[in-house]
Amino acid sequence: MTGTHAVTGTRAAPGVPPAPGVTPSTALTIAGSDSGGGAGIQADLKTFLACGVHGMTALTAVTVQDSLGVADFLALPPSLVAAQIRTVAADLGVGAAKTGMLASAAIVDAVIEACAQTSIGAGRSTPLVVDPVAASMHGDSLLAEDALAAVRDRLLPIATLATPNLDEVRLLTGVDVTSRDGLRKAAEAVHALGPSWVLIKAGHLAADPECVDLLFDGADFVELPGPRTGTPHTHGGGDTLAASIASALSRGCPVPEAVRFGKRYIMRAVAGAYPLGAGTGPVSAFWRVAGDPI
Ligand SMILES: Nc1ncnc2c1ncn2[C@@H]1O[C@H](COP(=O)(O)OP(=O)(O)O)[C@@H](O)[C@H]1O
Ligand SMILES: Cc1ncc(COP(=O)(O)O)c(N)n1
Repeated sequence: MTGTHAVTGTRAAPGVPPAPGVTPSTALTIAGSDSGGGAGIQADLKTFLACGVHGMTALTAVTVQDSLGVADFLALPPSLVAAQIRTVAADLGVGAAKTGMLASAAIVDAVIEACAQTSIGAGRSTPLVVDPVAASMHGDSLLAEDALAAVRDRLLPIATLATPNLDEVRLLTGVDVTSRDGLRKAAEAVHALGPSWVLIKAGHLAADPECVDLLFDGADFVELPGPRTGTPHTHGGGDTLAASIASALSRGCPVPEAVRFGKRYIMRAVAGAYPLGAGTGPVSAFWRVAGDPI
């Protein structure tokens, strides 16, 4: 079951908003809600808007979350998650999809089945970015222990692109990266789990003055360098990166071009990050908002 309406996004210039009255391309986030608005579906929707894409959501869980961490969460029934995916795919069409917090193994499997039914995933009509979110940046679990195996063994093989951070690399593969030199081994180990492309995020290498993320397709490595901004406020950074990449994919960009676009987007978002609350503030989407007075 795929959308009855053609995906209308243009091939060129990811990030440019659609002209008034022009239907933008569409992107779907399959993720949890962050009540603090910094990560999860809230970050994804802000990013989709800033990237000129119509954002849609399949909500997986509701978290009780602020700048200090996740106090609680409730996962939605897997059938409801799958129904959201099928419903928007059938009527609105999905140009690209991304996953974030999936909470439970049953939700992971429901997402995999719904993606198969809606032609989402590697080798199908709609590219899928899998951000294998396991925990919040404060270490609170967002994925049940038995769900990690479902992500590793069943979800990653249908990913067009997987975007693990270094903690997720260790959980998924056992590879422990402590410096830039270890990124290639990490990329090879994650690629061996089945995604078509892997982007290893280097944000956690705090001693490195640069954040050199690494893209790998099983044959070639592409380094994506960027200056490290001296800020602790990077809440929602991984979601924002994956959502900006999905935005570019929804507009027809090939993976390397979409990832380069996403890197440019996240560098600006981190540079504009702001303190909010007593803990960790969010990366910013405001840098993309036009300043015209209303
Ligand atoms: N201090 C920083 N300055 C610039 N870019 C950063 C910084 N921290 C993270 N990034 C970038 O943000 C993205 C998310 O990185 P990372 O923090 O590793 O993942 P996650 O948010 O999933 O834990 C990556 O592109 C990374 O290079
Ligand atoms: C609902 C939800 N999804 C994802 C994250 C990860 O984001 P971060 O690593 O910045 O805490 C989160 N904290 N909450």
